Amino acid sequence: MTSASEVDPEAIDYEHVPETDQSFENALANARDGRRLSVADGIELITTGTDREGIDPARKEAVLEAADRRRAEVVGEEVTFVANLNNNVTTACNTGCLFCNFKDTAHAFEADSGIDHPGFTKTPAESREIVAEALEMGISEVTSVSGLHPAFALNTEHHEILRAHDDPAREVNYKPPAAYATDPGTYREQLTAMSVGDVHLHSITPEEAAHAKRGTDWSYEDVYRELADAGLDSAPGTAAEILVDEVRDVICPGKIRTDDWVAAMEGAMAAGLDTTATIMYGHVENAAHRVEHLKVVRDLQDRTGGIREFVPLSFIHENTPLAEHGVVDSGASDAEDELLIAVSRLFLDNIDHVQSSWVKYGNEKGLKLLNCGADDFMGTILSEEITARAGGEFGQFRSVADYVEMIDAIGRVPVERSTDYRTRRRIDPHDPDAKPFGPTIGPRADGTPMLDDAGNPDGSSPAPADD
Ligand SMILES: C[S@@+](CC[C@H](N)C(=O)[O-])C[C@H]1O[C@@H](n2cnc3c(N)ncnc32)[C@H](O)[C@@H]1O
Ligand SMILES: Nc1c(NC[C@H](O)[C@H](O)[C@H](O)CO)[nH]c(=O)[nH]c1=O
Ligand SMILES: N[C@@H](Cc1ccc(O)cc1)C(=O)O
Ligand code: SF4
Repeated sequence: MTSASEVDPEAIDYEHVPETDQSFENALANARDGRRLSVADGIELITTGTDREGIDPARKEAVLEAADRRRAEVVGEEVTFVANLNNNVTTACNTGCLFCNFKDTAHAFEADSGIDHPGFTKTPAESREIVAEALEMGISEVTSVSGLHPAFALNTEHHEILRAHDDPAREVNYKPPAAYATDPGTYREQLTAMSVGDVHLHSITPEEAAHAKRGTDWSYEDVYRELADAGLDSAPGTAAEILVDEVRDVICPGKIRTDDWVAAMEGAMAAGLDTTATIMYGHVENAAHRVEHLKVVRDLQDRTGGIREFVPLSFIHENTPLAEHGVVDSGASDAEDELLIAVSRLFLDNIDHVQSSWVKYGNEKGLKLLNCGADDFMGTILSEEITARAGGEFGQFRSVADYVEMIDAIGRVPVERSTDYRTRRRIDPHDPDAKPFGPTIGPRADGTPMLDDAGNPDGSSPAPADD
């Protein structure tokens, strides 16, 4: 497998390059008039014109303004967020993506490895306890994404199929749970465990679905149906990275290819699940790749209609193999982030919601992006590991009160939403009866704040001692 030390950024020779026979002015007129954008239009807008070097500030403002106006037409002035928990099950993963510092080599997790490592694996019982506790705090959603642990199988039948291979470790990346210090259980068991009460369970990325069917002839739809039966409600469209294979060949040669990612998403939607779609940008890809990616997502949505939000993930570079080996020395610039959000809004004319992720951008830029085409501000999450391990520094949670204050400060309307956006609660920041602000949509949510001022679960601090 390629390691980052073998990637020479100077030697990457891409077939897709940001050259077009379109003009910036024509592309902008198409965007303003609401015509469906071509890839050439998208490239002109995201580069502020291929006729000149660098980003032109006046042209950039014109693109951001067109996107902000489109956002207002499509979804109005509401800014949504979800009261959710991230519960990632394991960091054990051998896939070796060069942008990822979440994973730890799975070998270190073996019972007799003797290797000290910073990773974790939770049992289904542990996952259940964590979700149950957060449910009491008022969450309505659990998001769970994990490393591709070699002992993970869909269910007991899958374990038998994997075990029957001559050399399971080499052929199908499988080792039995008994080899590991902690047994993650099956995907079915983990989802059953996390599906507490009526919480919305958002889990199993296309890459995880591929892992949950490895070594079998099952379809993605079969896998997602089985998991829906265990309690899965919707699937996160991460693992998308850049949906152009020449970029995947560089940053994630061990991952499924673009057509397989699309097939997994179609399988999830055929099984009746909603999905989201993501892009992870700001590493070795160029502007043409970003727009080609948007085209893959728009085509998929034309066929399915099941993608409810688009989530741009700006690459956090610091502690990743790509940065450690000098392949990249930064992520995207502020202007690139703004244009990515704006062109996503304009290009994806069939997806209503574009997320601004405070995990990636922080509060200040995150709020700015809500004026560049985005309308959703992510979730409370309560725990964050992927970005933090890569060097991100924007923390582990936002409270409902944080959301109300921030969204009000930019003159928009704070709205707590369910994962599928079908349930919404508008919050009046100036209504004294609405204070203190807590979630109300989750099955156990009664408006009590989830966190106290110190960021601890509200009610968890010990009562002051009597004197
Ligand atoms: C860490 S993986 C976990 C789930 C599963 N292993 C997978 O790959 O689908 C989830 C997503 O996190 C994102 N991610 C990982 N490292 C990142 C980084 N350094 N900066 C931004 N996003 C990152 C990628 O888009 C990736 O698909
Ligand atoms: N739930 C969302 C997250 N969660 C944080 C992730 O676990 C992760 O840290 C990272 O975003 C992976 O790249 N992040 C979002 O950006 N949006 C969400 O809706
Ligand atoms: N929550 C978003 C995006 C996301 C989820 C998990 C992650 O680890 C990263 C991003 C989704 O539904 O897809
Ligand atoms: S992005 Fe996912 S598959 Fe790739 S190394 Fe990280 S955890 Fe593993």
